[in-house]
Amino acid sequence: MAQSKTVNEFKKMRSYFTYANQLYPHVILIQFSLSIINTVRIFLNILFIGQLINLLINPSQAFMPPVLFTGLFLVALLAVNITADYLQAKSFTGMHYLNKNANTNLANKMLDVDYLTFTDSKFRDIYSSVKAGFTYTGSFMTFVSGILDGLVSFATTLVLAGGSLIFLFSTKSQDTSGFSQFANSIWFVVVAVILIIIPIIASFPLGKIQSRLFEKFYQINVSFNRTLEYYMSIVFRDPVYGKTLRLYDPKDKMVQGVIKEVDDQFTENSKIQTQSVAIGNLDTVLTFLVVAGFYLLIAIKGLTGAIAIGSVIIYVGYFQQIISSLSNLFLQWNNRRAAFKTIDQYIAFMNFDNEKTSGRDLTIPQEIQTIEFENVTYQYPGSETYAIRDLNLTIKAGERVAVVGRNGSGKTTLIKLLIGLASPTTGRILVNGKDITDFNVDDYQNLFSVVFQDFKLSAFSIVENITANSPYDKDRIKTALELAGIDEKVAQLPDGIQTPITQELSSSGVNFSGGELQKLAIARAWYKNAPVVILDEPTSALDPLSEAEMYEQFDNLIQAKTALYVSHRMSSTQFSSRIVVFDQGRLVEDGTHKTLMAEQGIYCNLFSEQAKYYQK
Ligand SMILES: Nc1ncnc2c1ncn2[C@@H]1O[C@H](COP(=O)(O)OP(=O)(O)OP(=O)(O)O)[C@@H](O)[C@H]1O
Repeated sequence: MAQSKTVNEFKKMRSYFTYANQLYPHVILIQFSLSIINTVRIFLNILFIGQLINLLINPSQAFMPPVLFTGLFLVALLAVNITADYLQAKSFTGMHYLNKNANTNLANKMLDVDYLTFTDSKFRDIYSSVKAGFTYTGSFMTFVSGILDGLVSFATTLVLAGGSLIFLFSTKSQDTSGFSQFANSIWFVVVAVILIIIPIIASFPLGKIQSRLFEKFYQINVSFNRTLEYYMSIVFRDPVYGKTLRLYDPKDKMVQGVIKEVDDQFTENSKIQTQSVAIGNLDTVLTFLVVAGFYLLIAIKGLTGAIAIGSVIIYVGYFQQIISSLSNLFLQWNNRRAAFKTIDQYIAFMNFDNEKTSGRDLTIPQEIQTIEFENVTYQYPGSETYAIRDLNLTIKAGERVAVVGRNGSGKTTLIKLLIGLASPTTGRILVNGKDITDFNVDDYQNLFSVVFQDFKLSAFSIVENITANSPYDKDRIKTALELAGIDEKVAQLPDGIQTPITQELSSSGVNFSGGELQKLAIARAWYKNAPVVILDEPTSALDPLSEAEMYEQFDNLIQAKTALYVSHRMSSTQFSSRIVVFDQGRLVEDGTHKTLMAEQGIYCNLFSEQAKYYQK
């Protein structure tokens, strides 16, 4: 069982090789070569000192003059050092790219998935976990420069030291003292093997405890840091939260919250640290005893004349090398779990099933003739109720449709379904008679210009926000700003359209009011020039005059385009050739202002309520 688990882990490691090589070509080969050459370098140094002493003490039996030996050794060492330095530099670059490319892949995947996957809590959890793993337990870098290095260095050490230890066991001393008898007997080998086995056996439980402590440290700190992150980046930094904080004055509670969190984190980490140091000390004492025992064994071989003094140094050095390489391997191997878990999660994240890539490649129509909802229902994942029920609705090219209804009646959900941010639970949506799931999502979404209720502008310049992915056109930018009624404000700014929005990325940035931001978002939507325009409550922060003006201008400027206006305020309905009314996910009324007023249903109610206030 345990054996097959290890075999599986080695199999898994083979697939990690492939992923690591994709992130930085040949990184595995580079690390293999570096680990081997670094080990060879250590062995060469030990060999040199020992052999030189042998040559100097016993020149008559020298296989070459000490000067020649030193010269040859220095040349060999120079070659090894140059190669090692070259590989070290390559490995350093490799580690940088492993980290950078893995993070870039995560960011690209996050931005590239369809909206439903993007909002899927399972998907987001894996993302957070991988990011935390990258920070706290490492991943490909730990695997390559830690675990792989540990394995290759140990294997190289065994090959280099193993042969010479066998030679040590086979060299016999000539005298007949009790020490010599022991040194020549099988007991010498038995004691040496026991000394090698002791650290191996001890490493298992010690390493396991260390590894558990490490995992505990990781879990505790992920949770602490999440809480601290909430305080630091949301509560203390977000200007919107800043208002609430001042108004409701929970300052003491917040500051105490941070202090408690930092104190608790320190207490928990100190406990782990103390336990970890105790385990480390136990390991050090054990290693010391084992090395001392081996010194004694080699000294016996030396004192009884079986090996030369210089060889004593060589064997002791080699043995120490086996022990330190072994303990490094155990350390790395015991820590592998956390790194492997992060790599597995990275692979799962990168392979997360994404509807967007599932082969929808029908050519997108240049013009839209009809949009049809055919028996569409929609239930949000995890929700018990339907947000949209049995919807049958056809919208024709050029229509201006006002979507009206009380809070939670399904208006925004209708828009999400139409633009492909969500797929119907049952039923179909057709554009020009073709099921929209047959189109490529990116191309399909280019058919729509949308301003959402919760629209976002980035901290880039005004012009970058407005042009977004479209080509720069000075005249269109001017018109867009005029249409949205924000041209005068922008003209007053010293940097004009180059002014960054907010000071998040630049100190010359400007903070706009909620209404001004809405106007910029409307300018961006118009600039995109898509065949269908959707305004989902874009005017809630505008004063009634600006709102009416904006709708009038917008309606004139979009000409023959199809438009959907979602609004609680009835100013949008004035410009709409058709009004559809939603109630609890159902389409309940469909007509013009005149016919719906005559029906005296929900629309008539909503309109009359608002008209009353405006007349007042
Ligand atoms: N992500 C979500 N997960 C679960 N339920 C949701 C989600 N988003 C919306 N809902 C629910 O779906 C229903 C319709 O919501 P929707 O946002 O479409 O309403 P709306 O008419 O746009 O409301 P409002 O006028 O308040 O913006 C509501 O009951 C809402 O609680």
